[in-house]
Amino acid sequence: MPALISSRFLLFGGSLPFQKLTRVSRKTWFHSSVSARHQVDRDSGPLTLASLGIKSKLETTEPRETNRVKRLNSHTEVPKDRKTVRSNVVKSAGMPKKLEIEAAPFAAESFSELGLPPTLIERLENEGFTTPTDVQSAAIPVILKSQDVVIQSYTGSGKTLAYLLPILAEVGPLKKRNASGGNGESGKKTDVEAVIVAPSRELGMQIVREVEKILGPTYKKAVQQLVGGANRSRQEEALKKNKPVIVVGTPGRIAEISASGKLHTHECRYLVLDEVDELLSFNFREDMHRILEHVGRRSGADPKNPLAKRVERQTILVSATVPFSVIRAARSWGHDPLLVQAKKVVPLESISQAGPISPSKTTTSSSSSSNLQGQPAVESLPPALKHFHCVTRLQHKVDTLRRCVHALDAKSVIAFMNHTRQLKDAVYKLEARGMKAAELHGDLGKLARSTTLTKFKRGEVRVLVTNELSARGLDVAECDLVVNLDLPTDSTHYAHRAGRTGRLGRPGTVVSLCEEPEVFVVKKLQKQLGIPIPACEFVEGKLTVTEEEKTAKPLNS
Ligand SMILES: Nc1ncnc2c1ncn2[C@@H]1O[C@H](COP(=O)(O)OP(=O)(O)OP(=O)(O)O)[C@@H](O)[C@H]1O
Repeated sequence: MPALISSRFLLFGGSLPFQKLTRVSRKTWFHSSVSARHQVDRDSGPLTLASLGIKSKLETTEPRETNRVKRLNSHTEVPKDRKTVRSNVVKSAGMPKKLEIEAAPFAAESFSELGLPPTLIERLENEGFTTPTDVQSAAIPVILKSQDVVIQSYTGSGKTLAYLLPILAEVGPLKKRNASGGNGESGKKTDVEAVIVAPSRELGMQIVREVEKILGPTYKKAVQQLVGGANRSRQEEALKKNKPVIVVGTPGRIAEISASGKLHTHECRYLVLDEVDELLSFNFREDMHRILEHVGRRSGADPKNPLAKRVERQTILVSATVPFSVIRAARSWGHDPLLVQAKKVVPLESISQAGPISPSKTTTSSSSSSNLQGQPAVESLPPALKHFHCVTRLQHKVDTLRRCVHALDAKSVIAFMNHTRQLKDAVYKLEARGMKAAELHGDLGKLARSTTLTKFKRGEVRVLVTNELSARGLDVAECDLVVNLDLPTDSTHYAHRAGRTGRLGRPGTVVSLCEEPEVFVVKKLQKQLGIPIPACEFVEGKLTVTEEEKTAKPLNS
């Protein structure tokens, strides 16, 4: 019924101010715990009033005031001098054709414009973060208004802080209501308040370091890592002793500790799935199911259904590549979720399967690749990246890589291969030619993995030879060249691999090495991604473009 009213009310939709859009009237979302199914098919449901921030006169019954609704109502207003943007709700009798209600969020010039508390801004300044990126400008105010979101923007555009900052504004020692500098613990509280899930240990640890950086040395125990491969009892002890407000971990370890009763998440306010399209893959299915069933779900007081549980958490899904499976999941798990990109915020209901946010056209059953029928997704890749391919014989690939590194005078290189067992051989060949190299893959122990990564970040290793493990999220600012020794399996994998270079507007080059019969794959990637990937050669220590390509010019010439 409310949905019906909502769609009818779209008739009265006009230009909405941004604040209206985000002042959401929420309803508690009930699910049966008996069915153990959190999936509610709302794909075809119309846009609701709540998602537009319009309070319907026809909504006579007040929604039950859950804690989350209270929070929504008690939110600090965004400063009045903040620039507002116009919204366009197309007047229509049914579902509007275009529901782009937020055409262009402003690019803020400072974090203080975004409604973050002064203590947090001070910490950001101490760490050298002064200007928000576009995606941060768009996401922070929306998340601060308790909106469920999917954040999509290209690799290296600052998505991590885009979700961390609004969370830190609300929970932990730097939060708004605790701006005097207390430790932010209520005393009684045992539940964590934010759970952040990442698909690899490396990414999990990287996020932990980012949170610690913002919290500063005094408060760094407010975050706890729960990644696999590390000592579990030590993690459990730390949970008990430090009572962290934020935990960051891999699905398996979080689910394991949660199942053992040592991680209390029912009161949790935020659930973040970083690299969500990867987390939706079959491998993580059971663990993700447990996480989604427990984080922020409390036994409800619905007299008609005593076993029902309320979902009170705010769900934040993040990736550079957002296939339609993610859109579907977000609609199921969240309440009127919004898609937040660097330059626009739109209701997810407005995204159709022919939308422009995914790079791949694959239709396999893997959720990470069951994508939208695709328009090119240049938004997944940093705009300044240069892409080339070089045809070479299989046995000459490593030598071509070496010549490529010299030709571009690259200082920090990530070389991707598809099979773990081939990494060692490539490292051996590079080292034999005097190029410092190391392998990184999931079969190595946690210590070996972190030692290698540290050496690479310090510049002690020039070429990191790795597999898909390092394709997602890895943030090494200095990485100036990515080489595909083997072609990636699809454009999604290409985008994440390529995104290891050219982070945050830095220059970067991606070179894919392939054999003659594989050139058609490059052409396909080029088409799907909407970028030129011209052929090149390495002649006399220089990269020379050999294919006529107006947009690409020879480098180093
Ligand atoms: N506002 C900012 N000012 C300066 N540096 C920033 C800012 N925001 C983020 N960064 C830095 O930019 C780098 C890239 O950010 P981040 O890893 O969050 O990108 P991402 O969009 O999540 O990339 P990916 O999709 O590859 O995971 C990090 O080193 C981060 O510390």
